[in-house]
Amino acid sequence: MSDFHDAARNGLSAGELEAVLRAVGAERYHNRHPYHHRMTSGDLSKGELQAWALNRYCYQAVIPRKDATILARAADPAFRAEWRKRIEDHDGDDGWSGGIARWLHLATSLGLDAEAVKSERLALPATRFAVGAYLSFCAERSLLEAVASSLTELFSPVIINERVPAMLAKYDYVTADTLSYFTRRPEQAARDSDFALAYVRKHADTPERQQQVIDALVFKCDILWAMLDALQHAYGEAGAAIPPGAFRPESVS
Ligand SMILES: O=C(O)c1cc(C(=O)O)c2c(n1)C(=O)C(=O)c1cc(C(=O)O)[nH]c1-2
Repeated sequence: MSDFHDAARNGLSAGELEAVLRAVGAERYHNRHPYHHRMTSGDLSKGELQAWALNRYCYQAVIPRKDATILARAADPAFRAEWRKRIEDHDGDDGWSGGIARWLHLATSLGLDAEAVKSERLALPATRFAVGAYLSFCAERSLLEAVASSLTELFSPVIINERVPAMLAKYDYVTADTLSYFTRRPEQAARDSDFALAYVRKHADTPERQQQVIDALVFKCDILWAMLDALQHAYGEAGAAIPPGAFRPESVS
């Protein structure tokens, strides 16, 4: 395992910086997490899949808010014109015809109640803290760091390609319709991460800024990792560590 905390010490070319960012993803993206491996090997109970969908809804729901935060901080109209597509992808034309609605469909297809999912009241405490930390990071750090924190999307086509075929093969109640959220994501993620990566390559032009973008990507991998850690801890041992007030599979399905 590499330690990325001083990877930019001597300054990097744009190509070297990109290589470090890709190495961060190769080591720390959430497709390395045991909960993901349990999901793709067919080992999760239906309750654990429901808990994943319900908690991950909180992440989906915050994405357009963090992107609006980034938009508000960007002075360049061309940057804003590109970045606002992300909000349109998630909210659609009327709030409920984009990615958030498709994620809700995934959750209800697994047997969850739409209002319970939308209310977020059954989410794990750690999910709330992780999602809140992502929003705060994008509001408080530099625009460059906020853009860099989105670069986990460079790797999301990989996890989607692992997840979707395995879920269809291993869980008889999961259908292509259940997972329709993922149909458009690889193309959207490629467009978004190409833009963000070009921005980072151009604007991370000192060793200090290069280290900031590496740290931002490590932080974002930690957010995604912490969300799966929380699911594993709460639901992994037959639900023995479900926090008070959080989703209990038998009570909502
Ligand atoms: O399925 C996944 O594992 C996954 C991961 C990520 C990611 O890497 O942050 C995103 C998404 N999906 C996703 O659907 C999505 O809309 C998204 C937006 C962002 C972001 O940081 O702006 N990440 C992700």
